[in-house]
Amino acid sequence: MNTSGQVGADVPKVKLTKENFQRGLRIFRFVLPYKAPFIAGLLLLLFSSVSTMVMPKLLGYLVNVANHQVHTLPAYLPKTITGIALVLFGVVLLQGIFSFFRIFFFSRVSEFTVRDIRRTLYQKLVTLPIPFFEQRRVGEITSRLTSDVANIQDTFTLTLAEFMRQILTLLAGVAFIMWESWRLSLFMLATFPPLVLLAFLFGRSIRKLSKQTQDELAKTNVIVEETMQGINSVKAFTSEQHEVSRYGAGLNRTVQSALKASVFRGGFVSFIIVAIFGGIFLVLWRGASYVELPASDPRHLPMGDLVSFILYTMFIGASVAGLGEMYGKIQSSLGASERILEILDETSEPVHQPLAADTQPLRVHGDIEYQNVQFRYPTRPDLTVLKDISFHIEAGEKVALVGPSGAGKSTIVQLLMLLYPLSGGHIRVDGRDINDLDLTELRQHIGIVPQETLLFGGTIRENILYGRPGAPEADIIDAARRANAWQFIQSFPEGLDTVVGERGIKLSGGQRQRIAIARAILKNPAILLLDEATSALDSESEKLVQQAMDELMQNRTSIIIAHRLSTIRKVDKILVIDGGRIVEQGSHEELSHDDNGLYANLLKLQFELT
Ligand SMILES: Nc1ncnc2c1ncn2[C@@H]1O[C@H](COP(=O)(O)OP(=O)(O)OP(=O)(O)O)[C@@H](O)[C@H]1O
Repeated sequence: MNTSGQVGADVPKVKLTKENFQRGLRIFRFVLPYKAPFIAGLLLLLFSSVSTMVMPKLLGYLVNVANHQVHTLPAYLPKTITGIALVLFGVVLLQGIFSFFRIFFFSRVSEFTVRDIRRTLYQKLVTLPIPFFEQRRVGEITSRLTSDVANIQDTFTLTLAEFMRQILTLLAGVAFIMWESWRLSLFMLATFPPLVLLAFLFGRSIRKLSKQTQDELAKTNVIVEETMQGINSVKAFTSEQHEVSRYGAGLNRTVQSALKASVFRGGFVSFIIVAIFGGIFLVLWRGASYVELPASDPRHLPMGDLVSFILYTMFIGASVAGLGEMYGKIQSSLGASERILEILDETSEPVHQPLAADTQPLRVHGDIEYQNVQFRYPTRPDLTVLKDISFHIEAGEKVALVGPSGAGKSTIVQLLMLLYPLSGGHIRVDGRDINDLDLTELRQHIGIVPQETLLFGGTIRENILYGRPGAPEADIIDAARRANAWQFIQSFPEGLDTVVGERGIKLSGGQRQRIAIARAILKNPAILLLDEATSALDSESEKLVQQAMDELMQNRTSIIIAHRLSTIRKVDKILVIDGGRIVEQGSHEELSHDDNGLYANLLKLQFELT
C-alpha cells in the first residue's frame, strides 16, 4: 500500500471465520438478481482455468516431439511439432475468448450489484432517524457509500471466483505433477512449506505497517475535510499557516510509516525472487539429473515432462502467492460488507408506509397540544432539555416561543415532527397522539422555515418545488409572488432556472429565506413552524421577509421561534421558555406589564440593543 489513498483505506480486516464469512455473504443477496450472468462467468472461469492447465502439458509434448520421444504422446494428438503448435494456438485462442466473456459477465454482475447496494444503502440512510446522523460524521457515512461499496465491488464477483480458480489450479497442478513424476513432486513439495511460512510472516508485518500508513493518511484527510468545511473560520482566525503545518505534520507521519512499510515490501519482493528462482533451480537441478538417467532406469524423466513439470510448479507457486493476496482482499471486503450490513440492519423511521386501501388520507386542522413533554437528546442522555412542557394551540392560532438562547425553543418545535422520540409526556395533533399517526403524513402537513435556509444545488424552481414536487408552473410563480421573491427572481436573466447553491449564484440571507417561504407556501401545510433568523437583515429586506411571513401564516396554526419584537406583537399567545419549562404565557400586552417577568426583561434588553 502506498500513500495515494486507495479505496477502502479505512476498512478494517476481519478474521476469516465461518461466522464472519457467512455474515459477510449476506451481501450476496444483492448478486442474486444477476445469477444468470454470474453463473455464466463462473463457467467461463472454469473453462479458462482448464485451458490454462492444459498448456504446460502441451508444451512438454512439444519438447518431447522435438526430442523424438513421440511415444510419450497420447494417440489423439498430432505427432508433429507444427501439429502440436497449432493445437497450442487453438487453446490460447479459446482461452482469450473465455477471458473476454468472463470479464464481460462478471463486470455486468459487479456493476449492477454495486448500483443496487448503493441505492439500497442510500434509501436506508435517508430514512434513518436523526440521532443516527448525530452520532456519526458525514465523512464516515459517505465513505460507507463510496469506499466500502467500492471495496466489495470486485470481491464478490471477481476475487471470490478468482480465489476458487486459484484453489482449483493448485489442486490440479499438484495432481498433474504427481502424475508426471511423483519422486520429483515430493522433492518439490518438501521445499514448499518453509517458503510459504516465511512469506506468510512477511506478509503479516507488511499488512500491519500498511494499516498504520492508511490510518495516518485517514487522519490527514480529516484535517483537510474539517478545514474545507470551516474555511471561513480558518480565514477569520488567520490560521492558514497553522492548518498547513498541521497537515504537513500529518503528511510526514504518513510518509514515515509508508517508508517503513516499503522496506519490508522491498525485502518481501527480493525474498520472493530468491525463493522462486531458488526453488525452480533446485527442482531443475534434481529434475535434470533424472533426465540424464538412461531410459531403462525407472527414475528416468523425458525432457518434455521436466518442462511441463517446471511450468506446473510455477503455476502452483503463483496460485499460492495469489491466494495470500486474495485472502487479504476477501478479509477487508468482509469488513466493508459488515459495515454496510450494519447500516442496512438499522431501524428506519416508519416513513412512507403505504396506506391501507380503505384508510382515508390524514386530514389535519392544526390543533396542537403538548402535555407534560419531557425530552433528552439521545446523544446527551444526562441533560434534560425539556423538563415539563404543556400548552395548547387551537387550529389557526399563532403562538410565539421566546426565551434565552439554549432554553429549548427549537427542541420543542422539532419534537412536533417526531425527529426524536419523546422522553415523557404526549404531543397531540387534532387530539391524536403523534406517535399513532403515520410519520410521512404528519410531516406532510407541517411546513418549516428554518433559521438558516439551506438551498439544494439546483435551480430556484427545483428549490421551490421541493415544497410540492410536480406542482404546476403557475403555482410556483404564485408562491414566489406571495413570498415576495418573484421580484428578485425575475431580475435574474434565467429567472426560475437560475442555479443556486454551491455551484450557482449565492443568494442573500433574506432572499434565501423568501425562497424557503415560497417553498412552504407551495406546500400549503396546516401547521407552520417558523424559526426566525437571528442574524439581522437590513430593514428593506426585513420588511419583505416579514410581509412574506405574514402571508404564509394566514389561516394556519403557526409556531414562531421569535427573536424580534415586530413578530411578537401580532401573535395570539406568547410562551416564554426558560430552562426547559414554560415560565410565563400570555399576550404581549399582559406579559410586558409584568416588570419582574422574564419577557419584560427580554424586551427591555432587546430595546436597549436596538
Ligand atoms: N442535536 C442536539 N443534541 C444534543 N443536544 C442538543 C441538540 N440540539 C440542542 N441541544 C441542546 O439542547 C438545549 C436546547 O437547545 P435548543 O436549540 O432547543 O435551544 P433554543 O432555545 O432554540 O436556543 P437558540 O435560541 O439559541 O436557538 C441546549 O442546551 C442545546 O445545547
